[in-house]
Amino acid sequence: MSVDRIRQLFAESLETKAKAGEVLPEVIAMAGQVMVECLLNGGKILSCGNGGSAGDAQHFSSELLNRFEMERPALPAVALTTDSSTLTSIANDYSYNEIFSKQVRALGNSGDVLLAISTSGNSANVIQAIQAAHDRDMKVVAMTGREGGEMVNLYGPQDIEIRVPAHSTARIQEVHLLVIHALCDFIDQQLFGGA
Ligand SMILES: O=C(CO)[C@@H](O)[C@H](O)[C@H](O)[C@H](O)COP(=O)(O)O
Ligand SMILES: [Zn+2]
Repeated sequence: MSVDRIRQLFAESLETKAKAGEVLPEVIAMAGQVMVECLLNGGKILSCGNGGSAGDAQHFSSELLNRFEMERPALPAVALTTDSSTLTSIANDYSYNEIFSKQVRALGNSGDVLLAISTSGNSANVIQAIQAAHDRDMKVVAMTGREGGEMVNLYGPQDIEIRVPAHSTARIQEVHLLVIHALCDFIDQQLFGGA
């Protein structure tokens, strides 16, 4: 890979973040408020996604359970992407499409929030997780990209979609990580008055 190509990747990532920074702050604040209200009411946040988005799901949950940038109590969050025995047995006995939804049905309660991450908006296991979350009277915060995919057809009136204005999975994910940190900062500011 040439140095020029690497410079081009940085330029594209910068451009994507600039475009997202023009259109996403308001919807990120709305999503943050949904999460804050969930946590204030004793709820928890479940997170899921595939591949790089599984990493994002775990990144988010770890920063709630441990901490983001300030000293504060642990906050309840669970990434549904980590328990290989659960994931492999559900995929093996039922379907890969059910690896998240079966966990949502077991762990999710009314008032909890599902953070559903899919750059295409078309991953079947994330779609089924959203449906399971609605069955459990949970709200959904979705992080997507492109045109939002099939997930666009699932959202209820209380759900929030944070859609990155890009088509490259990698560029979308680079903004998703910034969104995750913005959500963590919003939660800390609202619940603990910031640093
Ligand atoms: O991280 C990357 C690409 O940058 C890949 O691992 C990517 O996450 C995988 O192809 C996922 O299966 C894509 O799923 P989704 O984002 O469309 O739901
Ligand atoms: Zn990636």
